Amino acid sequence: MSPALGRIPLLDPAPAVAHNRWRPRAFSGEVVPFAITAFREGHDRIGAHLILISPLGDETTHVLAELDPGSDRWGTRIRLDTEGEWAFHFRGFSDDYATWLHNAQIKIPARVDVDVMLALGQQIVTRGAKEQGRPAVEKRLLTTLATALGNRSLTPEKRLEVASGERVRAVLALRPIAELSSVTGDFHLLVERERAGVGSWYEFFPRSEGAVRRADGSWRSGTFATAARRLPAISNMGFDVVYLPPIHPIGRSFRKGPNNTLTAGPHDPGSPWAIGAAEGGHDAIHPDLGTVADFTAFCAVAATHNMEVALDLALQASPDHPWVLEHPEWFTTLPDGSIAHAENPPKKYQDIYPINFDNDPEGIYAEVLGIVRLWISRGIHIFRVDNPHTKPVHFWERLIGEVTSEHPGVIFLAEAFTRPALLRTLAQVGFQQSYTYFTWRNTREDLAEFLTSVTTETADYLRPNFFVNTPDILTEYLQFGGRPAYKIRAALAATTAPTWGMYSGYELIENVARPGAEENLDSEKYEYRPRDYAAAEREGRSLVPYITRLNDLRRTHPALRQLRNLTLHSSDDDSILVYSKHLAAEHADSGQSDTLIVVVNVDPHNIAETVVHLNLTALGLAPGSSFPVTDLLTDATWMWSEHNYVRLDPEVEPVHILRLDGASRG
Ligand SMILES: O=P(O)(O)O[C@H]1O[C@H](CO)[C@@H](O[C@H]2O[C@H](CO)[C@@H](O)[C@H](O)[C@H]2O)[C@H](O)[C@H]1O
Repeated sequence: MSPALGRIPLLDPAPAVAHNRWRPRAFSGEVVPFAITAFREGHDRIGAHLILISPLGDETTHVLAELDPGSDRWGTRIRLDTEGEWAFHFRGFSDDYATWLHNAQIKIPARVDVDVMLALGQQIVTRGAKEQGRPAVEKRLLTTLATALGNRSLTPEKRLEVASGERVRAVLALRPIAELSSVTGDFHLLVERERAGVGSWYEFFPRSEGAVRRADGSWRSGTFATAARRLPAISNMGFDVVYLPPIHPIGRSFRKGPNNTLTAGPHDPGSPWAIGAAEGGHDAIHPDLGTVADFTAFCAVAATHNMEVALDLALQASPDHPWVLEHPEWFTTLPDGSIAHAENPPKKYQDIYPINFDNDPEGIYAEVLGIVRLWISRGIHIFRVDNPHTKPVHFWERLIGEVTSEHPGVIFLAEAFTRPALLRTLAQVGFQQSYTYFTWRNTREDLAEFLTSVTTETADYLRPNFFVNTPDILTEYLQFGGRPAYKIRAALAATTAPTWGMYSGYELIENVARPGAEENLDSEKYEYRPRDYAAAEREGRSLVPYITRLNDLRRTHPALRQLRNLTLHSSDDDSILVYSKHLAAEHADSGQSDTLIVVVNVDPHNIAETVVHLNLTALGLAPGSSFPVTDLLTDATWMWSEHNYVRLDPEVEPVHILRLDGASRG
């Protein structure tokens, strides 16, 4: 049974997750919308407040405004900086003064009940002035107002004017005169560190960096030391997180060969996700890459370049993993004594065994917890979790809960390419970030629907990480869209989500797929792949300058580091997607608002020429405004207003990223 309604009904508080089954979450610096549905019978005025208690115990009261006239939905947006658990509740109240003022402003000019209305106002204000707990300065203000309302030497209009003053309204907004009120129960919200929600990720295989092919066809693997030489370039592109596929020993049994073939040659290194060999399992480092000390040194170089290292957590085992011998009960043995390989239909992973989490839940949990703690002790605070959706959800709830209660800054990214309910529940139970369907949303219509969903519907718990490609995902859009497609997808990811990522090779427009597959031909998953980034840049083939510019804009424009501030606008052409990211002045460190309008031609093959229509209110502008804009990719400037002509040639620039430079009433 729900608790009885209070005198002022208060319903559907937000943020909330699954009817308060889990805590909503935000990241430090995030601007969070709070809202409640509040109303009362009849026509009298009400008001609503949000009461916030920070993790440090500081309590603040925030006045809510009705979000749309007549909607009964009241809200505000608050920027939350302090990490930790916040508490909040809502208060709804009869706004006796506002009700009186509203009636008085109708009746007094119409000469109806003039004396009664003024006496009523005097009565309400006098009551307010006597309220316990009201500061003395407010009491004086209200007493003065009561005297003015009863002052017959002033005209009724003059007395009404005094009563409508800004100062009185401001005082009564925060401490209303209210005979009736209701308060909700307490709700909680967890604010995690900024990187849980904001960052630019770069994935690369350390074994490829510095790998050398010998004359006999064998390879000298790249090492942590050679891979570290790549870190300055990654940092110069503006990335914050370097994500490494598994760095553990790789199994030899059923090792895969080039292009996902089932037989490996003597020089094939195998897939890094086939974890475990005689040299060790998830706690060990592949000897070709180096030692624990070499790994630590690699992380130290990353740190000097202001980047964190993220490791893969792939809970599976090659047939050569020590677990297979030591804990055969952790796997499902078939009647013929064999163990079935892993799958993520339709993909088959013949080189690994899946763990059966139901066989020894406590033993497996203890082992995984130990592994995570070990890597944390080696300096890792971000884990990209491989296929979390093939493991029990309550396992993750327990693991992430325990790890983050010991180490609140640890971040888990769910590689949950799965059904929506499972993907969302993984985020609800604690994953700080999630991969999404972004890579497969390419048309204007699909993108609009998808972006609306991730920035509103799921934003109380799911922080999307918009990877533009991965070693497993080279979409048809990228395969056939050429350089424009790569620019479009990078610009979309970098300007819609506060966290985005790319897998190396993207900047070189590596777009040739293995026939019949959605992944690169000669995939790095099964081979060494050293790349000549410098030559590509010299020859003008590289997207590094473009990517660097995108990350640079993300750094200098705080609006791009927010999730829930995206507004879609419209255009007359189906290929043109228009959106804006707006950060109000009160939420910006600089004290100045930050507004970007992004116009994307999502068709990489054709020029689009059309008119775009902006919702000026969402941009914080008055109707009829015109304003200068600067394209931050080309430095072009224009005067814009509600309706604007655009022409985007994908071969030249498929995207405008426009900074709103200031507005004047048109
Ligand atoms: O199943 P997903 O598409 O989400 O992909 C992730 O998990 C896969 C299994 O770990 C992993 O696949 C790669 O490693 C396998 C094991 O070595 C190998 O059999 C596959 O051929 C190879 O693609 C994939 O990379 C990872 O992102």
